[in-house]
Amino acid sequence: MSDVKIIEGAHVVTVTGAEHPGGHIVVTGDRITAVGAGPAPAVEGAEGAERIDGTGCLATPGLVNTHHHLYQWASQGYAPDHTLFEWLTTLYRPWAKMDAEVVAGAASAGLGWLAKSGCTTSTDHHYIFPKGRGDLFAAEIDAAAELGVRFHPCRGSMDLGRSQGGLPPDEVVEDLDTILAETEAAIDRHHDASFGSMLRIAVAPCSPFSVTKDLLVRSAELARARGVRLHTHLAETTDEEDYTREHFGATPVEYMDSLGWLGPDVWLAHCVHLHDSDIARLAATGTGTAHCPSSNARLGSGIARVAELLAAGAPVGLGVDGAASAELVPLGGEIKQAVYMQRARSGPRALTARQALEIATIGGARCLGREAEIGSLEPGKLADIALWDVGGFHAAIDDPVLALAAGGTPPLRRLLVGGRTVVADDALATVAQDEVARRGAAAHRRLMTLAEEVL
Ligand SMILES: Nc1nc2[nH]c(O)nc2c(=O)[nH]1
Repeated sequence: MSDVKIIEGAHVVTVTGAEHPGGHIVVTGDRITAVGAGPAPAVEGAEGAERIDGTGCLATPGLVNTHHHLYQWASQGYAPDHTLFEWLTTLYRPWAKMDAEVVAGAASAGLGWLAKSGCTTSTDHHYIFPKGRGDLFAAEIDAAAELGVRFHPCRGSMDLGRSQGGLPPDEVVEDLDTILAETEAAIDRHHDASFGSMLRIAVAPCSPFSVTKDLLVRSAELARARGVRLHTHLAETTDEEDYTREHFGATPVEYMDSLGWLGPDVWLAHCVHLHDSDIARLAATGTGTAHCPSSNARLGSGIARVAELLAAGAPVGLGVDGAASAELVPLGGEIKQAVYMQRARSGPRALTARQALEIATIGGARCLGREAEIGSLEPGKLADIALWDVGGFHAAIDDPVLALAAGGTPPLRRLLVGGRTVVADDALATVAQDEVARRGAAAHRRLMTLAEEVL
């Protein structure tokens, strides 16, 4: 049987190069082997190839989600009118009751939801590990493998409880030695650095107000010794900046800079409250930002200075953040949210539809250190491709990129991850969609039952 797929007739947006209205993409195995204008050329293996009609479709690279907390699928709708600190202090205790079954169901639903909105690669930041409740990290890794999306789970951590001046209650934090040992074990067990990897681990202490200086320094040493990336939350709210100024006499970015935490191997979630000097440092060091516009709006955190970060040359990717701070947000929809929020802050030329698509694709790939593999449609890259059906209601917009970026998330005719079909005709193809949704609802009910006495 041929392992060739040929997409023809779509408006192909390569992102890093030309756009081809009525163009083609040829996929052989897990790689893109040809991209261009008009019908596909004669290729080896074309006989018996699967031919995918792209008429009325927009073909883009698969979207990259650079920040998430999958377990939060199980706690959506809580603390709905709260600041980040109020929201966290409401939810830390119920989250401390989760077990591997909750994480498995939440991850299955959360990743399925992401795939249905064009996501082919996702990170996750999991930072609460209640003792004796199963292997939570493995549970989400299994969910991603079952669905067939590329996964970058970040082994998160918190070691600064309230009694030591942190925000989280003492019962949800771990001790430093356990964190480092478990993080290293996760790298040993799961990390695959090879080209085309489906699974890479990152080291991810949670945030300046929930981890010690020691943990930040030791985490950076561990990550660099093992050649994996570093991730954390940073500069999300003015409350956080008040905290770092009071405790460390520095802005969040200055604080992390002083600990060796800026660099091309680091990406930071949110970065809403940046000073000009912070932006210059992020750009100079090649530090990435995971921009999560809906979550920042839901929590009233503010609007990130994305246009300025891009102008300075800093890597910026897109993220949905956890579903508890941005309920049921589709990654494709965050493209529109990013455009609209930049424009609400800085006028109609602040961010174009194509710039937002770049953030969602090659920008995310840069944040994850994978720009040689994913994020654009080029021969030799992995065949992670979203084929958006912009021929229905969206067809009233002439520019298909604008239809995606301004018209709301169109249905997916196809989503390929490494050449494998993960979504077909707007439904999950590798797992039963109804079952995945059912698992997500069951995870929610289970967490609420486990957490009854603290909610
Ligand atoms: N949006 C979020 N910000 C956070 N900061 C922190 O320490 N935890 C979180 C989180 O879960 N979501």
